[in-house]
Amino acid sequence: MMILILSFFVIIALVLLKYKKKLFPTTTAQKAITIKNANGEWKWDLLKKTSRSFAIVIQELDKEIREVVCIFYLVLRALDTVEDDMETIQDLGYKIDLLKRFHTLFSIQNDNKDQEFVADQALEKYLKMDPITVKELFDIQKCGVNDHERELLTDIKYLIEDFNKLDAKYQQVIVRICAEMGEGMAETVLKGEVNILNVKELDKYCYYVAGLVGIGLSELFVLSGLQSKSTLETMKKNSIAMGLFLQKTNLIRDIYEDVPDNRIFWPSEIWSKYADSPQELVKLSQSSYKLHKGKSLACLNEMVANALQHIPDTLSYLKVIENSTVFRFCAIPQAMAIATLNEVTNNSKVFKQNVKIRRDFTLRIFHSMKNFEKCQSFFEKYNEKIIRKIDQKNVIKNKKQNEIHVNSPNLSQKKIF
Ligand SMILES: CC(C)=CCC/C(C)=C/CC/C(C)=C/COP(=O)(O)OP(=O)(O)O
Repeated sequence: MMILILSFFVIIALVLLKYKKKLFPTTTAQKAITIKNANGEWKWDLLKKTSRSFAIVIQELDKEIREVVCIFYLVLRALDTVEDDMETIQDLGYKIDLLKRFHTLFSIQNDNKDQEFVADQALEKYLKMDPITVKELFDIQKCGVNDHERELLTDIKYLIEDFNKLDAKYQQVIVRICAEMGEGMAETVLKGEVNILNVKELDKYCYYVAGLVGIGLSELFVLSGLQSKSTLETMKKNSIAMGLFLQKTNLIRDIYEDVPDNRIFWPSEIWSKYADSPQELVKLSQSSYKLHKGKSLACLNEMVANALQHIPDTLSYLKVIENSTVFRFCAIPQAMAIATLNEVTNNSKVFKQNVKIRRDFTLRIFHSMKNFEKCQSFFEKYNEKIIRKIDQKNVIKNKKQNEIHVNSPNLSQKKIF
């Protein structure tokens, strides 16, 4: 009799386990989650909302890697939002901790755990040191990030869910790069206000926030089988230049908003040749005195020349890409960067507004980046244009009225074209 009763309970338990989801349907809140992220649509929506430069090229990628790269982009974008937020997270110690532990939101899955449950747990663990939740944290109106970036953080649960569905080989790369980047960002935050001293420090910062992205992407391309394994080491080496070129272009272009925010990415090693402070540099750029304006322009041109140094390695990277969708994904942002550099060179507007390339020009770039040869001749053309502009202005007077020679980038050292 006892055995019969026991068997009855065991059978009931097994049936309950099997039909758990049907018998106990999801709560309204859980249903809302499922609807909002039906078929993983949320990430594509967020990608379009948060990225001007990468949304199209990611969607155009081969289907083997499209989702992976989209999730990789959003994970790093979310981390970047934690770093960028100047007002909500004012406690430096808390911010450093959040940056360093951000990768723990994404853990490598080797089993079939309930995705929602895992996402919930990860979030709880991530926030354990403070009672306020990410939602409360980023719902505060006066937050230093825009609405879409805030949405990315408040709804990060969907990203965790989608990340959990990825193949473990991809998850490992994403988590490792995210962890390294978080450490690097924490190091910058640790120093308080961003204040880059020299070019070496600038390169180090750019390595953390962009060079690492290139390394991770190269690994993903190889893991997906779209790129041969034999090229991995060269790809990884040159991918750092790819990231640095993009990042430096952005930092040059964004001087108008970074200086008022006290985020000084232009190294003092460079600006101190032309002004006593970055703020003075901005003032000089608005001056009607040719000599004063000239100093700010010479400084800007020196920053551009510094970025151009990465072109040889960038082209070496692009040359060995084997898949056409990967090629376009990599080449289009680089082509947009050199076109932006051409726009900003010797242009004093950079110090007061966002200098962008025109929409029709962006479209032309999208259509023309079909293969390496086309990309190479585009780079050749714009590299020459920029050098010509810099060369015309390469002798200026510094603040002590001595002559300063702004060196044109010595591109002949390495044969690029
Ligand atoms: C190998 C390889 C492909 C290397 C490149 C690595 C890479 C994509 C680095 C990201 C650098 C960067 C400046 C991103 C933000 O650009 P943004 O502000 O212009 O973009 P957004 O419009 O998405 O904000």
